[in-house]
Order: sequence, then structure tokens, then C-alpha cells
Amino acid sequence: MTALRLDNVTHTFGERSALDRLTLTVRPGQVTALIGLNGAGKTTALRALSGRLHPTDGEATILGHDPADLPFDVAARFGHVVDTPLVYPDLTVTENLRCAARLHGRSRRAAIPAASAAVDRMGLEAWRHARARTLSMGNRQRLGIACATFHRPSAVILDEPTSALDPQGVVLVRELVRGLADDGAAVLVSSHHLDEVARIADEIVVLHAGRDVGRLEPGGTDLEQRFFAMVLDADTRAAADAHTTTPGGRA
Ligand SMILES: Nc1ncnc2c1ncn2[C@@H]1O[C@H](COP(=O)(O)OP(=O)(O)OP(=O)(O)O)[C@@H](O)[C@H]1O
Repeated sequence: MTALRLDNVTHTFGERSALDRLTLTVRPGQVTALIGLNGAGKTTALRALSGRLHPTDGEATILGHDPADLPFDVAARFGHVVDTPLVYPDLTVTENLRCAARLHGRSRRAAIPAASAAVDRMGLEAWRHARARTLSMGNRQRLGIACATFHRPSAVILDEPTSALDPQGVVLVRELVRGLADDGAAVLVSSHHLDEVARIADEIVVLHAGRDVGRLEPGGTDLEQRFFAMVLDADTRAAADAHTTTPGGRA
């Protein structure tokens, strides 16, 4: 069963193509990483898959449903952080986590220890009474990820989950992501950090200029070199295609 799926998804912003016929599937228990240069289309793909953007063409599904119209019981099995962490700025760290617990069906009494455990799990002990709006970017990112994954969802989308994190936060998120997948979740993450994704991903999809240009073997060596070779090859092929389709460009 495919838990997360993009099927031939294309998206354009005016004249600008952001995604070009992208097809991607993530199965339960699998971590897939989307990597690519700035502007490659990673966030657009994750926004299309999380229902935050309606693609120009193609189809996205979460656990078999349209992301923009998830039935309640399916939405309850989905967690995501795309664009900005979804936290209430005027609530404290603990209050945000209790809120997440309550939204996912915990009783008022059960939410208290559950939130406290999440604070410890994400290394937020020193900030448990701080309002979310006063947190550093990295701590807000930790809190957003904790809230989005509080309910151990079956399908998870995280856009650059370690972008603002210190080395301790990177390790915490790595363990969280692997733990979710080991419990059977399908996880899709985007990142620029090849070494980091190599540690957590089962599959690495290289996106370039909105297109899937290949896969990198997470266990392989010279990941960076292979990434750049793939990108260069895609550019060379695109330039050759443009040459043959331009009037007067044919040999
Ligand atoms: N709201 C928007 N309006 C117009 N163009 C956009 C918009 N959002 C993204 N784009 C364009 O779509 C393309 C893909 O952007 P996207 O944000 O998906 O890339 P990305 O791979 O996530 O980049 P980064 O690594 O820098 O976050 C880029 O050319 C970008 O300029």
C-alpha cells in the first residue's frame, strides 16, 4: 500500500515551472528524502502533497485520499510541518503540546504527562514555560515537529526538519523520524543535507528544476559527487533538448 503519493504532478507559478510531472510514492515503514538545490521544487512538492497547494496537473494522495479533503479519521493519522511550524505563538511550549495531545483525543488528565514526556523527548526542558513566539528558530522547529508527530501518525511530511537545528536537535529528529518509520509510518522529508538524509532515508530522490532526475543510494560513497553529477547530467540533457527544439538549432 502506498501511504503518500504524487502522480505525474506538475505545477506552474505563472510562467515559472516549479514541478514537472513528478511521480513519487512512499510506503509504510519507509523514509524517502527529497533533495535538490535551492528552487528545485522540494517545498512545492511537499505543499502539493500536504494539501496546501492545488497542483496545476496530476494527483496527490495521502493514505488514498485527496490531501485537500481528508476525512477526519485519515487527517488524524497524518502529521506535517511544511512552510512554518504550526504552533500557537502565545501559548507556552507545554501548553502547545497539551493542545496537540487534546486535539488528538487525549483526556485533559492524560495530556499532562504526555506533553511533559514530549518536552523531554525534544530537549525543550529549559523552555517548557516559554511562549512559542519567544523561542529561537531551532527550538520553535523542535516544538513544531513535536506537535506534528505527537500522535505517532502513519503518514508524515517534514520540510527541511533539521534546517535550524543544532547537532543535538539533528540527532533527536533523526531518531524521531527513524522511530516513526520503524513503527510503520511513511515519512517524506526534504533536505539539503546529503550526509543527514543518507543516515535516515531508505530512498533519496533527486529533484532538479522541478523534475525527478534520479535516485541516490543512501549507503553509497561520494554522495555529494554523485548528486552533482546527476544535476549536471540533467542540465546537459535539458540544454541538448532545448537546442534540438529551437528553430535553427538542429544540426
Ligand atoms: N508562491 C510562489 N510564487 C511564485 N513562484 C514560486 C512560489 N513558490 C515557489 N516558487 C518558485 O517555484 C520554484 C520551486 O520553489 P520551491 O520553494 O519549491 O523550491 P525548493 O526546492 O523548496 O527550494 P529551497 O531549497 O530554496 O527551499 C522556484 O523557482 C521558486 O522561485
